[in-house]
Amino acid sequence: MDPAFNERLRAEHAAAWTRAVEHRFVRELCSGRIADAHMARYLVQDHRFIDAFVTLLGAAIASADSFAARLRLGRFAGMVCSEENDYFLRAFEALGVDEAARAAPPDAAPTAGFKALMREAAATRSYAAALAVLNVAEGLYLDWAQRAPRPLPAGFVHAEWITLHDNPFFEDFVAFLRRELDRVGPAEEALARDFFARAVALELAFFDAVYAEAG
Ligand SMILES: Cc1ncc(C[n+]2csc(CCO)c2C)c(N)n1
Repeated sequence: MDPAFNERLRAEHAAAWTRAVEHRFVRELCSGRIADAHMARYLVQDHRFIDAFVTLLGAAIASADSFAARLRLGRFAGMVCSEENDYFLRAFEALGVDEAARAAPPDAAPTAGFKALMREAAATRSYAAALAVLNVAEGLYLDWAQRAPRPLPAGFVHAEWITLHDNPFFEDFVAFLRRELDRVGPAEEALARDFFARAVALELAFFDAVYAEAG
């Protein structure tokens, strides 16, 4: 157990982490001023991220070393597969993104990179590797969502994407992920650090891709 393990990894990547949580995408989303085309492009790619993410959660459930952790991860997977997936479907409808428009764009490079990283972490069968990626994917989202100025934007497409990542259940879950990584990470420090670093770089690239010309 090293209560500073997660903090140390975060400090090592503070520059990219901060650029991500203060990204143009976050600012435009939180002000409700993001162009529909940009929001749609983000959500189409992110829905594919969620698919791979659920695979990674499954690996974390399989590799966790306690029943308590498995229950917690399982409850979270239930939320992602129900409420969160429903949000995507409602948002696609509101933005006029039909099945064809969802299927047409190829994976942007960071989407492909994330899918590969999550598959790789799952394939290690290491709980620490899965936790390293989860700590970035969840911790970074909690961080920007908690900074969102109030009142939130009026439209549900914007407001709900913020509240999904800033609510008591999610905050608790991120605290749990931190404790778990502090507990099992130090024994596999190099592995955890490598996955953590690549996940932070991909989060930043994922936001950048929303505004890339070809993306
Ligand atoms: C690129 C990218 N990175 C992280 C998340 C965050 N995330 C993925 S699933 C999930 C569960 C609860 O919402 C959360 C927070 C995302 N959506 N897209």
